[in-house]
Amino acid sequence: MTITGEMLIGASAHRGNQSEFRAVDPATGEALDPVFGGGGAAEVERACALAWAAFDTFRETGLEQRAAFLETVAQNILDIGDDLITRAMAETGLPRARLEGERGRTLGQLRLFAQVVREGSWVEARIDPALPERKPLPRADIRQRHIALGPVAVFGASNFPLAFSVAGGDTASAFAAGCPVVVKGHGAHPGTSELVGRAVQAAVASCGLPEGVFSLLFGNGREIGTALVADPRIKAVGFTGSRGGGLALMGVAARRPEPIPVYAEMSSINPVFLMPAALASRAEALGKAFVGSLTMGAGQFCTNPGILLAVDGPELDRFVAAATEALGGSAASTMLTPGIHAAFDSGVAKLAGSGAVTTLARGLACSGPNQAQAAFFTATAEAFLADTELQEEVFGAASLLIRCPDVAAMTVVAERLEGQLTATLQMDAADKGAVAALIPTLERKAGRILANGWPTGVEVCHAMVHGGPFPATSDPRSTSVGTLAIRRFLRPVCYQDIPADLLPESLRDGNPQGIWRRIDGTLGQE
Ligand SMILES: NC(=O)C1=CN([C@@H]2O[C@H](COP(=O)(O)OP(=O)(O)OC[C@H]3O[C@@H](n4cnc5c(N)ncnc54)[C@H](O)[C@@H]3O)[C@@H](O)[C@H]2O)C=CC1
Ligand SMILES: O=C(O)CCC(=O)C(=O)O
Repeated sequence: MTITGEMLIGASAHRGNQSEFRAVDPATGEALDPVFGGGGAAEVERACALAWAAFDTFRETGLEQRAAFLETVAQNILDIGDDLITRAMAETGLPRARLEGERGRTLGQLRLFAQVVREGSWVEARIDPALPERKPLPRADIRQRHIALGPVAVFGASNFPLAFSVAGGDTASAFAAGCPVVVKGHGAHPGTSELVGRAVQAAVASCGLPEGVFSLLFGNGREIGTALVADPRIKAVGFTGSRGGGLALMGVAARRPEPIPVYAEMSSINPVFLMPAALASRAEALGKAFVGSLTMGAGQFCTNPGILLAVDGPELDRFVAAATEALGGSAASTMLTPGIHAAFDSGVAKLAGSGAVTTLARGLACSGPNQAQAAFFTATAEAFLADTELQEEVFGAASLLIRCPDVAAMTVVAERLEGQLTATLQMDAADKGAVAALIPTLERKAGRILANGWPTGVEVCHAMVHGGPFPATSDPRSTSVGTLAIRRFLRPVCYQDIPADLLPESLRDGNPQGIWRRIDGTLGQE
């Protein structure tokens, strides 16, 4: 498939004339062909008008048709073949195995949402039949279902060019809910975005859907992104990126005459609690495994273990020795963009320059452009509590170990942490009492609590929560990974005494769709 450098607006391809840019191979620093033409207000207007025109039809597509659409998107992406992987490798510096795995996750995500759509419980149909004889007042016939919120603006993430980008989780869950999507493609991987965008565009056409179900725009982030979020026809936003970017878009959404929800996944340092018995029994293994999680993908995961908490002492020294040795031998790796690399270097320099922080280890020296040397630091709990800047996310393979005087101090530090995507417990049976005391704090701080694993690598499933209190996300009530994500793009509508033949299919007597419904409080498939 040829990459043309065009945006995709509904069924057409369109070259923007507001700016020109090319992708950069971060491993070589070379600009890649072709030249992309970025758009502006006119393209936002056209994409949003088409999305709005498609909305009422798309949101009422049958469950089977919408599920088949999601599966067609997945198949079309797979059919691009190796061109997709080689282009993504060139644009991101990520290795083949990682990108092939990510493609599998992306296809699996789309297919899982197809199953969810077919199964239909997301409609959350409720029927409270009329009680005409009730005294002192009769009850009306009251029925409820969820409908799609409206066209959604999705901002592709730089660090997952497939799974969190054009046809990633936000797009899959919005489509599943029945929302048209306008994607603002990330400037770091425009070719990958165009390839995937064309796969989605072809699926829209072959599934007989209105063209405005999908558009892909490129251009100056601030201008086009702001115009998109401000457009009155956009009713929700999905974003993964920096705290600054997420906050800016939240501000735009809140200042609209009609404010809309922004689901932004921003910054998280993902605390790991090394509990005393676990450290005593397996400090060396933990040290090695920690470095594996920290350096995976050059540390460019929002689930990266950026802070460790442990009680100071000889067991912790054993952990530090093992981690220091493993990290000291870790190769420098290419980061996604020169900007992300520069941000990593300046974050590491800031930590290294802090009087309260000691550098424990750095990875092997860099041998090419945009490479990052992993970094491992330590500070005391007292110093950490005195300086809120020490908990700023350094996006990349950098982590700070907090030495606590006792287990109680670990809870005190945990209480001071900002909201997180994850909190990890390395624990043995003898740690259970201390962990039980920590869990209420962790439940308040994080979206996912895990034991004896590492936070990187999120499973796409029904029970997953990839979310958490601010600043991990802008809205702690939802998740961006897993099937619960569909809820973000739905809202309930109640139908009171509406004539039977005007009711939506999901609420009609006899349950023509065969979906799960709650009738007079009882869940069933009646
Ligand atoms: N939490 C996470 O999962 C991730 C965090 N990051 C953080 O973001 C930094 C920069 O990486 P990027 O991926 O480029 O993130 P970014 O937040 O700068 O950009 C993400 C997207 O939002 C748009 N955007 C950014 N600021 C905007 C604004 N003020 N108005 C309208 N649109 C705006 C950009 O054009 C881009 O499409 C990294 O160094 C890292 O700190 C990056 C990737 C993932
Ligand atoms: O760890 C993962 O698999 C997902 C991480 C993530 O969501 C991110 O880095 O944006």
